[in-house]
Amino acid sequence: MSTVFEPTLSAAWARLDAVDAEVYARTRNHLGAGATGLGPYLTHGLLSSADVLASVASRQPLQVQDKLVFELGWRAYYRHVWAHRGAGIGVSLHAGPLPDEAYRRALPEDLRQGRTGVPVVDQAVRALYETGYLHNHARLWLASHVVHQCKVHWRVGADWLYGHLLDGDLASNFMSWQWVAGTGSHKPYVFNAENVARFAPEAWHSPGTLLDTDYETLDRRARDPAWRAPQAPPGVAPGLSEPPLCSHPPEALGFTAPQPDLVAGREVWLVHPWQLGTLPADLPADAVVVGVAVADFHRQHPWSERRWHFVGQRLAELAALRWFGSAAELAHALGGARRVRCVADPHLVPWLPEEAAGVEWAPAPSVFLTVARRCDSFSAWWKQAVPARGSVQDTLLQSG
Ligand SMILES: Cc1cc2nc3c(=O)[nH]c(=O)nc-3n(C[C@H](O)[C@H](O)[C@H](O)COP(=O)(O)OP(=O)(O)OC[C@H]3O[C@@H](n4cnc5c(N)ncnc54)[C@H](O)[C@@H]3O)c2cc1C
Repeated sequence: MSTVFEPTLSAAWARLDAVDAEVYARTRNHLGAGATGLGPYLTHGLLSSADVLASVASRQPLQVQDKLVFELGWRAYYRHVWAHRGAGIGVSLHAGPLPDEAYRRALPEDLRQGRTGVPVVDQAVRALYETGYLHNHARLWLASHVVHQCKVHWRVGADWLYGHLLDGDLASNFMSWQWVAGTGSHKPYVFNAENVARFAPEAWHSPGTLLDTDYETLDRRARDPAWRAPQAPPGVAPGLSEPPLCSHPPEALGFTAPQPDLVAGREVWLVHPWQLGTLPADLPADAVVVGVAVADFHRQHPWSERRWHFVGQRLAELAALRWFGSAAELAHALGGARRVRCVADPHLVPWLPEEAAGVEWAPAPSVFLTVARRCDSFSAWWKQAVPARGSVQDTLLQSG
């Protein structure tokens, strides 16, 4: 799978055309094999889950219990939890193996620079910085190492990973870290060198390191507040330079401050970083399309330049006007428009509430049924979100 992600619809669809659900189910856990690489396109709305399922189902039989459907279900489930818990997903859902205070609030420098001497960790950090993409298994290993071996709080790791990923999604990211940490699951997720050797290429193998041990030892370490992976001393191995995380878009992307005059009395269609698909077919000819990014959000959740470029390039294709401003500035500018419409996304909605900005939110497309009551387990949610067993065409794509 290529780890170069072009921010175009044609690149998104080319990747989707290559997905084989049967191969995916067999090889998904292996690095360099079955993963689809659709993450950046799904996160930024160039593709929807419905696009993925409809495309795959048009080429091969696809059942609701197939692995690919299930994984898209996890994405939707985490968003369900976010919808119910709001900012609560950013703090530990329940106690983990150790109290929150037992964990450090900064990543060790050797890890940040990919020079721990543990190949699986250093390779993961390198891949993250060089591509903005990590395979799910690599994310699990890296997160587990950060939390249980380095004793760094999961939220610190989550914020760092989120910033560097092209597909950083607050729900999937925070909830996955909590699952690894044991604050959103019943036990800490640990892994050993043997597991890496099974699923990763040779350069990642880590024999003779602190991971070359049995699961009982790893679990004991995760529960021991005194255990910390020894840090590599500075200067021993050359380190990677971490790409900077930016709370505002690079100048070259052409964002300006919000300009109320340009939308006063007009109908506006907002596009934003999480909805970079096509514009609605029924958009009135005189509607103004405005791309927006909210400064308040990015102060809390900065992005790598790579991600800004991924988003900014596609946004420029969709909208001649692109605004970067505080939620208050955006609300003020949009307040003078005749009508403002937009597709909803939980990364954006809290910053531009309807009463302040007058935005009419259209629901984002979903193939899973909306589950009104909060489910604290994926299986409870799945039972309600998936209407029936059978082929995807007869169930999810009918009812979505
Ligand atoms: C610590 C950690 C952090 C993560 N952070 C994010 C994140 O910020 N954004 C994000 O989208 N996913 C995140 N994931 C979930 C998962 O790793 C990625 O969705 C997946 O690796 C993206 O690559 P892909 O498209 O090649 O995946 P594929 O395996 O090809 O899966 C196809 C799609 O299914 C969905 N999916 C697959 N696995 C999961 C999963 N475990 N949880 C939720 N959705 C899934 C994604 O939308 C993905 O694009 C994280 C997982 C871990 C362990």
